[in-house]
Amino acid sequence: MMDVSGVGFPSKVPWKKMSAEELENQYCPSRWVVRLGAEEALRTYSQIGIEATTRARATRKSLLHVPYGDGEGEKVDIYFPDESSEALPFFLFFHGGYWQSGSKDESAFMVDPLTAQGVAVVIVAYDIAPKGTLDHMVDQVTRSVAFVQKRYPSNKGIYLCGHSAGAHLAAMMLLADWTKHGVTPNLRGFFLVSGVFDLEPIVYTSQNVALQLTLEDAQRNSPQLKVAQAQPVDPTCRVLVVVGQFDSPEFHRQSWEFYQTLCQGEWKASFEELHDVDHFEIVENLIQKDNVLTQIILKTIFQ
Ligand SMILES: Nc1ccccc1C(=O)C[C@H](N)C(=O)O
Repeated sequence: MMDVSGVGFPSKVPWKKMSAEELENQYCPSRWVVRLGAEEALRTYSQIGIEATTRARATRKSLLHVPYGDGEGEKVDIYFPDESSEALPFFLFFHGGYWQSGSKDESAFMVDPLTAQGVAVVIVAYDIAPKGTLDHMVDQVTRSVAFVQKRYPSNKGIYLCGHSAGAHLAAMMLLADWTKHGVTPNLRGFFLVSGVFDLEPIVYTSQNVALQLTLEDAQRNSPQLKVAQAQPVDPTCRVLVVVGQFDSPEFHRQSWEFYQTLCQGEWKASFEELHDVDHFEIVENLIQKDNVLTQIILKTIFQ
């Protein structure tokens, strides 16, 4: 990963020196799973997500398939703690799957441990590719956040969490212009889990067959290129960038460079590499209350 053509400094854009095959590999998270084969890792992830969702719907008070817009795919599931107050912290989750797979109906991982501690959890659906373009998904996610603020104006903070492609969508909310949505959401924290923040390399991988991103689309939708100039609405809002030990070197670089860029701006950022987890376990483990990331989330919300 070192740029040996120069004077030995690591290259700023190591992926540009990679073969097509290596780039493809770096951006295929399931190939970096050590505990299971790639296909089994994807299957397990989806199975745990479906089980957690079935359990959440059976055991928690919920509002399912609530529209946040007119589009067929513009729905959220809201899961509540036992207390009947609406003055709760709200935790919104944007699922991953390279903007072309996954759904809210298999992504309610963290509902049980968070609602048990008094946090309302909102699992957000958006139109994945090829139905949705990236610009459209960003707009949908923006409207889902505005919707929660409008519906629950007495909330005790809105926390955005995204995984993988969902972390990208959450990070784009650092740049959102809320004026055209008629509301400024009470954003108190971001949890960006194993995300992609510079989309340019994606253009050169097989992920782009469904996405059809041009270089301009990728740049316009890269928070890495824009976040240093953006102003936090609330300078005390926390931004946590998290990556798994077994995520690929490119995923590590994406998270680390995004964190560093946040620090150059006025963001209250922190960075964590979570020990002994891969791209999928990092979220699967959110079903447990004593998991490290669950505890970090709860501490951030209740500090
Ligand atoms: N299903 C996912 C859910 C969440 C995050 C990534 C994926 C992926 O499938 C990524 C890629 N297709 C992979 O094989 O690693």
